[in-house]
Amino acid sequence: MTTDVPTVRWGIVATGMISSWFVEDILLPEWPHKSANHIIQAIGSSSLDKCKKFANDFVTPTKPKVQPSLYGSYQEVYDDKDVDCVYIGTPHSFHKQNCLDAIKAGKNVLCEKPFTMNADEAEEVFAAAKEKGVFIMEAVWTRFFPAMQAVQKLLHEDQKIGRIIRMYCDFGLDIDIASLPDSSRYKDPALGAGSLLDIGIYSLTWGLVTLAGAVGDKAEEPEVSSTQTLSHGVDTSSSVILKYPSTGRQGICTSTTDFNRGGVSFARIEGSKGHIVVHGGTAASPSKIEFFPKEEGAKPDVWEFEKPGRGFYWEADAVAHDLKAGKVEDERMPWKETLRMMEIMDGVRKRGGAKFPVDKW
Ligand SMILES: NC(=O)C1=CN([C@@H]2O[C@H](COP(=O)(O)OP(=O)(O)OC[C@H]3O[C@@H](n4cnc5c(N)ncnc54)[C@H](OP(=O)(O)O)[C@@H]3O)[C@@H](O)[C@H]2O)C=CC1
Ligand SMILES: O=C1OC[C@@H](O)[C@H](O)[C@H]1O
Repeated sequence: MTTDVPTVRWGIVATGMISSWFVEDILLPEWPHKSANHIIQAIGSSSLDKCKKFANDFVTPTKPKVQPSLYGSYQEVYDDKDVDCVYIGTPHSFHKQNCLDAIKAGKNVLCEKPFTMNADEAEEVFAAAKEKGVFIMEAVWTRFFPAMQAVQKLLHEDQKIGRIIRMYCDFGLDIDIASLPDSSRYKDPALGAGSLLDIGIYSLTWGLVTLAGAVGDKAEEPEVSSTQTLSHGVDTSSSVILKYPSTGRQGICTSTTDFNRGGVSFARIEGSKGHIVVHGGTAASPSKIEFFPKEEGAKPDVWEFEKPGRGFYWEADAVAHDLKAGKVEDERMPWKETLRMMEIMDGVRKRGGAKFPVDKW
């Protein structure tokens, strides 16, 4: 890598699971197509002790040139003049306020998915970012995987499967919610618990990118129908049907916290000339693509994609390039795409569905 690549000095907000995954990844020395440098400049937590432990566990072992500033609050991260971009890794229901606070301090922001609890909150955050002129993006890391880019190219540029007809995608996790403390973000509706916002968002992401062929303002709005299964006010399964009026393309995007098929194919996209199957540990992290031509006996084309760690560095690299270019939104994950997703999920949650007997957990 040449020396004129961009460098981002990150301020990490919250020290939970996702923050550790993000930090571990962006501190790796190398990854395929690495195009930026990343420094953990500051870490903020509800507790200074948690913050120190996080730094000891995930930053110190990498022997960084810069030692991060450690704070027992999030506000100190927002106020740190050496931080270029704040990464927000709190539960969903805090995203709106965390984003607004970071923006108020003039900070660029990468905020975990789902961006907010609903589209109204997302609008509020984007309006604040627009007024302040700062960059902000929902951290839908899957959109930045080389395998995702390859699927988009095969479908929409190379037209490998011909006329796109339909797709399905599933994300299943087997979570024993009953055994979790009431304060868990998988259990507490106030923290945004539910399969749709947590993992259904990935299935829907595949639906949008494979069926629409464009993102943001350039993408057509799908018609949406859906149902959910709820227990204790938390959706444990969600099924969403997308239909694109101008082409008749259809997608079925499902998610559940009740069943996990394991690391198998999670998506199939069918067309007039064949179909594509996408594989990965989950629908969040695609690692292999197969193209099956329609002709009987024809051999499939197979593409495999390497990644050290988990794959969070590609979204981080994209942010680095956006900041260097002075952009306020990313072209692969523009604000309109987040709003479209939030509006679709608002509709699904409003429609709801069947209730489990309350004694399910
Ligand atoms: N992109 C991806 O693959 C993934 C994304 N996510 C997203 O990241 C977000 C956080 O998820 P995850 O890391 O699993 O969550 P965790 O519960 O592991 O961590 C959340 C952290 O947020 C802070 N926090 C502040 N207030 C609260 C509160 N009332 N209850 C709990 N935590 C609080 C805490 O950090 P502290 O005490 O240090 O302030 C806590 O450690 C979610 O929005 C989720 O959707 C999650 C997993 C994977
Ligand atoms: O985004 C996510 O991907 C991985 C899952 O384990 C997690 O629940 C979810 O938040």
